[in-house]
Amino acid sequence: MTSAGTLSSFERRIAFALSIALAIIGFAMAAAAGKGVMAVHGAMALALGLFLVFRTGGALYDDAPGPERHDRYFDGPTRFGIVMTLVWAIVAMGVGVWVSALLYWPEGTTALPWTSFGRLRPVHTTGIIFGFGGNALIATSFYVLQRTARTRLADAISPWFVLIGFNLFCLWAVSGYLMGSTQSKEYAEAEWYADIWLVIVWVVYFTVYIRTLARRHEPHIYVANWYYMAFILIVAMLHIVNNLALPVRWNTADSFTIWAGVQDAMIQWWYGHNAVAFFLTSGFLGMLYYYLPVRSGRPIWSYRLSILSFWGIVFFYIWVGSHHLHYTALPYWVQTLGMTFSVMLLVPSWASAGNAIATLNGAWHKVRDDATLRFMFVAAVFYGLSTFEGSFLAIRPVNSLSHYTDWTVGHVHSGTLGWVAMIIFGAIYTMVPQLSGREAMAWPRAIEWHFWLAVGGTLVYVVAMWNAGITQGLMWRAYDENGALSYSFVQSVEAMAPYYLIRTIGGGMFLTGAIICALNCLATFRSAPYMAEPRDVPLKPQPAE
Ligand code: HEM
Ligand code: HEM
Ligand SMILES: [Cu+2]
Repeated sequence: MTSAGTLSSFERRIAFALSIALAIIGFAMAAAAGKGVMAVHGAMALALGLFLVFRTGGALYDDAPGPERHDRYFDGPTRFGIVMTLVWAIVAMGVGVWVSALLYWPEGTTALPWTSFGRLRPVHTTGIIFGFGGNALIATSFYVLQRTARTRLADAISPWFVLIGFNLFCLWAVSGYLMGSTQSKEYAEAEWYADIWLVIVWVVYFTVYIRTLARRHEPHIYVANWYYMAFILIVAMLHIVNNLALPVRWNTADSFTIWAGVQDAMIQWWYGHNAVAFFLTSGFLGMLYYYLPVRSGRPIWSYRLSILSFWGIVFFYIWVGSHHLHYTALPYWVQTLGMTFSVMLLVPSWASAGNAIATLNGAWHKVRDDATLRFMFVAAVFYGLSTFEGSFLAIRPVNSLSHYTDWTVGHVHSGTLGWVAMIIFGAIYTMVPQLSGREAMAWPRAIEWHFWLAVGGTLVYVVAMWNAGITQGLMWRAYDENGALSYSFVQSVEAMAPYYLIRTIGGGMFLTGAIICALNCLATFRSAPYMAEPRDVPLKPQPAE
């Protein structure tokens, strides 16, 4: 992936030294732990470190000076990030389809502990949010940053460090769950040393972003960068506070969180909800605000509104975590606060969705003809729908019906399939031909297929879960004339069977589309002319109106 030609001799030495350091850290972890999860993770880091030592070591004594390509964007890390996005998409969606099938067909669970639903479910959630979503965010952020700042990334090592380090974190996390280790915090199940590692990776990410911005040749900081920076900065804050923990011993994976009781619950959902806000929304809005105007060839409908909704989203989102804890020991006023801010949040959310859709005004013929642009259009529509649904679910009496039911799961996937995954695919189909020096993807017809499989799969999934959730909610609160519950819990579980089957079919369609996308990208990258120069559509930031 990395060609030594793009690194200066100083950078090659740094890369080599970092690879050795990783191998040593891995060895030390494995040796100190001796056995168990941490030893396996140490061995993984050691293997990766040694692999990188050989990759970077070969280039050390390569006398030919690397071409000084300062006239060109540095896209190697972005290409690698796109490949990792697609790899994680297939693995984590594959596991999603499998755990969905297990809910319909629990007999499919074998006696091997790692095949159980409880271990595989976080492999799906972590693999898909961080592996698929995270790689897409990092890869696109480097791409967008360079083009909107009209400058090259500040150095050549940091972006590689960020991507490789981040993928090591994801690998540590999911392999840990398979071995039965977890911190028991949703979306933050990884062990303490993996959390510390992620902090290091994230600090490097933030610094390379800021250093590159500081070198920009464009006076204005385009709005997409604001959204990406909010993502980087606030995720760091959330991650550190939620994961504060004391290891039981320095050489095992076990730890205790420092928070206790209801404070722990509040910190967890302050984190959990803002993982939705700043991991699954803010960065993806950055993506939307760059790729949608570029692809449609139209400036953002209202640049001013995009900035206003930025501040609205950042300010309102941070308060709403308590809507995950309605009717709990959390003080009533804190629940009410979360509910109120959730409803207010609809305003900036719809401002963003509406701004994106209004941008397409005058380009509807392109939306009709270009499946790539259609991905982005559908993403904006689902962003609007899922935020409307979210604000509605946050209202306490509504939540009394929806909480614990599959309605939540339906809401989650209308956001993640309809919004997050669609905008990622739109961005990928825009970038991959450009990065390959081609006019278009290798198989343009396949994009059309992917589009319909993705839209169809999302609708099937989400409608099945709405039905499932509302059925569950109503069955649990049905009483007979004597005031006794009309249904036992098991009856409500049995009633779910058809919906779980339908959801599995919808998920299968979505996964098939993702596999088609990966093959299409592979074919496009492969058919690229040797040392392709990226074809760039320069994006001029549009001043307000
Ligand atoms: C092939 C497509 C997918 C399938 C079949 C699928 C399936 C599932 C299943 C079966 C669950 C567990 C539900 C339960 O415990 O009752 C789940 C949970 C979850 N999935 Fe997916 N998923 C897919 C795609 C995605 C994507 C693309 C994302 C994010 C970008 C995502 C994020 C999540 C999250 C956050 C949860 C946890 C929801 C909660 O706790 O309420 N999924 N998924
Ligand atoms: C205005 C915006 C939004 C609001 C106010 C909101 C609100 C809510 C509410 C009230 C719940 C249910 C909590 C419960 O009963 O346990 C929820 C769950 C969830 N939402 Fe949203 N939502 C919004 C947007 C989104 C978007 C765009 C996504 C995905 C991209 C998303 C992903 C999730 C996830 C993953 C959960 C499940 C958390 C869990 O229990 O594991 N939300 N949201
Ligand atoms: Cu929430």
